[in-house]
Amino acid sequence: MSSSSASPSLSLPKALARLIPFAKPAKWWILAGILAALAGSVASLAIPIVLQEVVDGPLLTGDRAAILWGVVAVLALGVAEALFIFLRRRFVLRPMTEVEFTIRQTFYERLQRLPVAFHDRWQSGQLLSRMMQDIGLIRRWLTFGMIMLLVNVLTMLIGIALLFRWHWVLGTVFFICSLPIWIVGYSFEQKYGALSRKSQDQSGDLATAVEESVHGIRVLKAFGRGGHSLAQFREQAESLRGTELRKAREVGLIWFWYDLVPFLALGACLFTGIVLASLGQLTVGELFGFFALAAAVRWPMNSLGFLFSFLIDARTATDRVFEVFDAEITITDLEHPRTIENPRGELAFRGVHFRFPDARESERDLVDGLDLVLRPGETMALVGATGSGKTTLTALPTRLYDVTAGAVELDGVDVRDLRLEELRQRIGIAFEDPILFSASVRENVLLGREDLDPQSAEADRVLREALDVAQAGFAYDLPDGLDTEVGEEGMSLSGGQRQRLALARVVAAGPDVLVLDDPLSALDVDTEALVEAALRRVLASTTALIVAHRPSTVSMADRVAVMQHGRVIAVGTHSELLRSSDHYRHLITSLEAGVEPPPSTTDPTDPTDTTYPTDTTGTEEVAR
Ligand SMILES: Nc1ncnc2c1ncn2[C@@H]1O[C@H](COP(=O)(O)OP(=O)(O)OP(=O)(O)O)[C@@H](O)[C@H]1O
Repeated sequence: MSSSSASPSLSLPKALARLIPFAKPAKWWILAGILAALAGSVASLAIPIVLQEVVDGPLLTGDRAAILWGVVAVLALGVAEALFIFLRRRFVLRPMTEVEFTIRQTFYERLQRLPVAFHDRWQSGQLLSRMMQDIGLIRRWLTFGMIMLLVNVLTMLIGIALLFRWHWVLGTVFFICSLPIWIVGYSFEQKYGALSRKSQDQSGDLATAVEESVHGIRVLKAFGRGGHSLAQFREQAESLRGTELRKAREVGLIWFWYDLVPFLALGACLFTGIVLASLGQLTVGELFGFFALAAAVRWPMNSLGFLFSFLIDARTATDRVFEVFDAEITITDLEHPRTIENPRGELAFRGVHFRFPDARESERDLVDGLDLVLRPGETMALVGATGSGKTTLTALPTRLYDVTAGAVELDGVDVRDLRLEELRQRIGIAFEDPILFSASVRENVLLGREDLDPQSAEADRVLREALDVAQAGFAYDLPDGLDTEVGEEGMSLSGGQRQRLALARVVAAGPDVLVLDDPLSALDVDTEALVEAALRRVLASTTALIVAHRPSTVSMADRVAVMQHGRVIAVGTHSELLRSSDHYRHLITSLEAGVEPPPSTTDPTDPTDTTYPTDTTGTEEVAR
């Protein structure tokens, strides 16, 4: 999802109130921070009162000792203010980093639990910027912005109360003159809110652009498109700069107001004070105290502009983070899941339909009523034209996506009725594009074996066996052997080496059912033959569904399923299908010629297409 993601239409307090559960464990520290900040403000506001008392009292009477005490009191209040500011920071800083840590952890956990369909829609840069930038901003808001806004508003109110104490006219004039602050603040929220959202979204888009170009740096270089990529980046960065400038202009304007209004309010009070003093309604000490008070409340009033913009940025960041928290986790465990008592390894697709959420209404389902049964221990190759939905089908048994109708069953149990943990232990999957993590070979290969201590002898045995099956002996010769870091941050491996480690990973997981999406595509013919020979040992005792793009992969299978138009149109042994299915012959000829079979344009309902089964269940293996 890009910058167009809508923000929930909650009021500002409600939007920010969603942070309360996260901030709750730190509530006493927050309270201590607020009290310390408030105490600091009170200390600074007490100075004008002391000054007023000194001017109206000892200064008039010439009581030197009392004047000295007054000076000491002012100094002590100044020191107390500094101390309270220090304590405020001390109280909240550490607990708030814990709050930030919890929000970030919850965010990461959420990303893990959200279905693949969510990740298909969301750009990684958008998630990254929310995870890092927005959560950091929320922490800064909770640590500083929220407390200072609260305390500075309170300081202003106490200041107004003090003015009323000295003279009600002073208080009233100050109150009326400061009203524009709140009016301007309200209209600022409306305008600045949209800009804040835009800039935070744009910086997410920019992060995506950087991530993509770094990821695809080889392609960009190979095609000499570095300049083009730079121009695109520049355009996006320029657009973000434009938004930031408009934001800065808005902030500049509100700062101007928040500089001007207190100045005018205090000026009006000063004028009123002088008039009142000349009328004898205000003592010189009170006028003097008022000057000092003006200096004390000036910063809290000026800071409101900055704090308001901070408040709105924090709200935007909260909205952006909660858009991920609010996203529905559609693939979950049942409250009372079932379990497979006697695993046999039978995998069945029964009337399975699947369509991607963004598919057009007019489009037929990508998997369109597919029936297929893999008997326990059987190896089934899946062939079909490019784009026919083979990879998508392999994602359904492990519930990376859920079927939109029908069911996938493992040993007669709907996979949706099993606990995800059990399901993913029973069915292992290796993807065509092998992903390795920034970790050692050992950790990568044993990823699915949470039950094993990676340093144990059993783990070592499983690891070595899996590497043997996947013909990944090269791993022993890496600089640190099986402890060599691979993946993005580690040693660069060839496509074939990565693919063999990914294959070793699924073999090491030891599932009852293996789903392999063209697992040998990056291997040379000799290595492929070796892997196949070793893989046969594993396949002898495991049910396997293997997407095949090469005749040699097909040859490993007991039977072959032919997929077309979202259905299995024929199932049988290779030789049986060669005899009975025109479409299979066509596919195999293309595979033997080393070309991807083109997407079939045959209408599935066309009676002249001889490959379409007469039995619409599709499970009737036409040439069993
Ligand atoms: N995440 C997705 N969102 C929307 N459409 C998708 C998504 N993934 C794949 N598709 C579409 O689904 C169709 C089938 O894709 P799939 O990868 O399953 O085909 P395939 O048979 O494995 O192809 P190939 O043999 O080329 O690997 C394609 O048209 C593809 O564009």
